[in-house]
Amino acid sequence: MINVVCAVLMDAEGRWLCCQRPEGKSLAGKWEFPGGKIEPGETAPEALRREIEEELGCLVHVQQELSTVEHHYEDFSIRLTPYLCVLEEGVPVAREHTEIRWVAGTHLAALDWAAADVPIWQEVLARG
Ligand SMILES: Nc1nc2c([nH]c(=O)n2[C@H]2C[C@H](O)[C@@H](COP(=O)(O)OP(=O)(O)OP(=O)(O)O)O2)c(=O)[nH]1
Repeated sequence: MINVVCAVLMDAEGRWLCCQRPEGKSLAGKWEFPGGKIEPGETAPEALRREIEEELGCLVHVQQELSTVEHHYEDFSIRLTPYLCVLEEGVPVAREHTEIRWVAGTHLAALDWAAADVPIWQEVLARG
């Protein structure tokens, strides 16, 4: 089981930041919420701030924890904990993703998501 954290970020227009995984990595081409694995000695929020700075070149405040998802892919299992975040400094740029996109809630379902992320955007939509 790998422990992964991800950021749920909204812009001023109420759209959500969605990121497409690059070729050559697991789940290539799938959409995800940005984040990554928690390293030894890090808290979950510390890991998330670090990953967002590395991947997107900006700083976030990590706010509310949402529901953790456990998902079993064919070749690995993941425990994925999402956090609502707000931008603190800078704007996200795609340093490691194929594409990043701000997506209205009504269009989230149309993306080809990593399976573990589906309950996350569903919870985000249900919260209204
Ligand atoms: N960052 C992130 N990873 C996710 C999400 N959903 C999901 O299934 N994953 C998977 C993809 C990766 O296998 C793993 C996180 O790995 P990572 O993003 O830290 O690192 P990575 O791409 O370098 O990992 P890898 O392909 O080498 O396994 O969790 C998500 O929303 N965000």
